[in-house]
Amino acid sequence: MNVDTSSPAPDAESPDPAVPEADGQRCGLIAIVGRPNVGKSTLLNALVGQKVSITSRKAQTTRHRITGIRTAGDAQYVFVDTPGFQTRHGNALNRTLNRTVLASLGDVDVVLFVVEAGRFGLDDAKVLALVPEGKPVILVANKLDKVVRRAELAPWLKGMQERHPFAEFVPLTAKRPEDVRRLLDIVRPYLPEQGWWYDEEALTDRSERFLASEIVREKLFRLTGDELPYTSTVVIDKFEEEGLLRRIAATIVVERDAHKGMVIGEGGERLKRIGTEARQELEKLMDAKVFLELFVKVRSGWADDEQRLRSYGYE
Ligand SMILES: Nc1nc2c(ncn2[C@@H]2O[C@H](COP(=O)(O)OP(=O)(O)OP(=O)(O)O)[C@@H](O)[C@H]2O)c(=O)[nH]1
Repeated sequence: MNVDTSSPAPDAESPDPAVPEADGQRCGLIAIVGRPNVGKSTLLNALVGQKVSITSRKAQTTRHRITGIRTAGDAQYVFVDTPGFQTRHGNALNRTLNRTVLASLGDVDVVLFVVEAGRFGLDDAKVLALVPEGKPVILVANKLDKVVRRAELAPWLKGMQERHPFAEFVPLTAKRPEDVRRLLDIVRPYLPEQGWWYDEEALTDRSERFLASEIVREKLFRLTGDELPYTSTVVIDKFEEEGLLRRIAATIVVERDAHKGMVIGEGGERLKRIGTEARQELEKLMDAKVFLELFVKVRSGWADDEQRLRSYGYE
C-alpha cells in the first residue's frame, strides 16, 4: 500500500498543439469530491491559500462549480470543487447537482476523494461510485485531528484499499498547512506536462459577481444557523462597477413566508447584519467600496422547478 508517498508520474500524454509549450511546466484539473460536510471547501481554501469557496457548518452549501488556482514551483493546480452527492431528496435541485458532479469529473486529471478518516458510509460510497473508471483517485482521509486512536487507522486504510484501486492514500488535517503542502506534492505528478493556463497570481477565475452571491449566501447561512433550509439561495440582480466602487443588489430567495421572517429577523436586525457582514467582507476581497442592497423574496417550490433553476444559473 502506498501511504503518504507520491508514486511515479503517470504516463505523459502525447502533446496537444492547442496547449501552451510545456517548458518544464505542469498544469492540470483536479476535482474535489465527497459527501457533504467532509471538509471539501476547507481543503480547497487551504490548497489555494485564500478563501475562494465558502465554508460553513451547514451541509450542502457548495452548489456551484468553483475553480481555485494554485501555482507552486513548476506546477499549476486548477481545482474544481463539486457539490456533495445528494442522497436525501430526489427533487429537481438534486438531479441538477448530480449532473453537475458527473459533468465536472469527466475532464479532470485527478480526483481527490475526501472522506472523514476512519469512516466510510453509504453516502461516501455513492459519491465514489460517480467517479468515472480509470480516473486516478487519491483518497484524502480528512479530519485526522479528530481520530483519537491512530492505530485503528491502518486496518481502516487497508479496508479502503480493497474498496477501490486508489492511486494514493493521504490521511491529513485540512487545517494544517504542512499537511496541505504534502498533498500538493503528492498531486503534482498527476498533472500533465503542459504550459500553465493562468497567470501565476491568479487565485480564481470566478467573477466578482459570483463571489458576491457566495459571500451573501455564507452570511445568510451563518447567521440563520440551522433554521433555514439549504434550498434558500441568493440571486444577484445588479452588479455595477464604477472605478473603486461596486453597486450590488441581491435577492435572497426563500421557500416559505416563515423563512422570510427568519431571514429578516426582529425589526429587520438579522437582514441588516447579513448585509453589513457581507459588505465588509466584499470590500476586503474586492479592495473597493461596496454598496450592497438586499431583498428577500418567497419563491414557493422553486427547488422543484428545473426551468427556474436553470434561469438562476445552476446549469
Ligand atoms: N476537526 C476538523 N474539522 C474540519 C477539518 N476540515 C474541515 N473541518 C470542518 O468540517 C466542517 C465542514 O467543512 P466544509 O469544508 O464546509 O465541508 P464540505 O465538504 O465543503 O461541505 P459541503 O459544502 O456541505 O459539501 C466545517 O465545520 C469545517 O471547519 C479538519 O481537518 N479537522
